[in-house]
Amino acid sequence: MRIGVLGGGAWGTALAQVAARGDAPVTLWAREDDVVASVNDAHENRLFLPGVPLSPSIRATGELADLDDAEALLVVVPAQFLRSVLVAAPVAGRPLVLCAKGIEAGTRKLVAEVSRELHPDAPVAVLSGPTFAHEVAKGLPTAVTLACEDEGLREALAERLAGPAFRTYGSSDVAGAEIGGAVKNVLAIACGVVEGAGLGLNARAALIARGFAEMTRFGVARGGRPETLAGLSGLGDLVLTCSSINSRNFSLGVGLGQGKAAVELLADRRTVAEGAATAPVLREAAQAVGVDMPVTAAVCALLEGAPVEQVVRSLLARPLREEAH
Ligand SMILES: NC(=O)C1=CN([C@@H]2O[C@H](COP(=O)(O)OP(=O)(O)OC[C@H]3O[C@@H](n4cnc5c(N)ncnc54)[C@H](O)[C@@H]3O)[C@@H](O)[C@H]2O)C=CC1
Ligand SMILES: O=C(CO)COP(=O)(O)O
Repeated sequence: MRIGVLGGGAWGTALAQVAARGDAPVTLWAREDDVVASVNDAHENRLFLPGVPLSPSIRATGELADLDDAEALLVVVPAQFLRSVLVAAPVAGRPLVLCAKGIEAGTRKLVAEVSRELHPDAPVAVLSGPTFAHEVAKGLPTAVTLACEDEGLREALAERLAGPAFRTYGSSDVAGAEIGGAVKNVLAIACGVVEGAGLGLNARAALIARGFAEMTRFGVARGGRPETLAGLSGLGDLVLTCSSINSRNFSLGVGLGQGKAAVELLADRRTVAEGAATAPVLREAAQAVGVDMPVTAAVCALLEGAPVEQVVRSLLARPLREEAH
């Protein structure tokens, strides 16, 4: 199956590398001319994934039309730009493997919902899990959830993308797989705040567990299955990003925890911290389905400029409740 990749950031580049195993030809569409030149000339993405040698069978392009011969497209543009890129891309009923982790502002749509709206004839899959791009691109062991309702396509994609150090676990739960990835980015910001403000490891463990509870409540309300949320794309990714400064979302949280302003931290940032855009949309989406998400609300307050001490105090002062709720 010939693979095309939409999006030449760190993750799109790492996935192009996965798909190019055995020198399989892969076309990588990137928005930046510098990325196209550096991938084609130096076999490296110096802008977004510096220092990792890439397979020469990856050909980068700035022309969406060059993806026309792909049999499946990996869609790896950040969630807030997904719509504009998918409108312009030559999809023509080809399977779309959605790899961004976020919820669209304004519409509150999950990435698969945006994709189905724009291209109702293109089958949808979601690839998600604990996957720092630089580790995947270097061939370090990684496992992901590959969710697709069509069993035949799911197996074909899982086989095509799997490799000796890249395990793909199939699932039919598309909504569950994408919700885990979108929500964990917001929770990773919260864990970064705990680190930046020096609140300790007990607080971080509590946030991971209570954050997972709210991820599950929201995920189930939006049609996901609890076992998917407890798997690689939910809990697995939550644990990864809540425990490493390599996470852009976690590192944004560290800055907030140190008392820096979100606008300052987000200005001049070339790389994406999806959780900052997702947090307010997630708060609205949770309200719309009547789900309580206190950690998400706290992250929104911090992004809006509320002082850390005040946000932590109000989080801890909420009425006591049963853990199972
Ligand atoms: N980097 C990672 O380790 C992983 C990232 N992801 C997800 O993959 C998605 C892409 O992230 P990365 O590749 O890390 O991005 P990145 O931070 O490496 O690069 C930024 C990307 O945003 C694109 N971009 C910026 N402005 C744009 C615009 N106006 N229109 C279209 N594209 C624009 C850039 O072209 C570039 O591809 C995100 O949803 C992220 O959550 C998922 C798993 C791992
Ligand atoms: O999604 C990721 C790892 O699975 C990457 O996390 P960050 O976007 O926070 O760096």
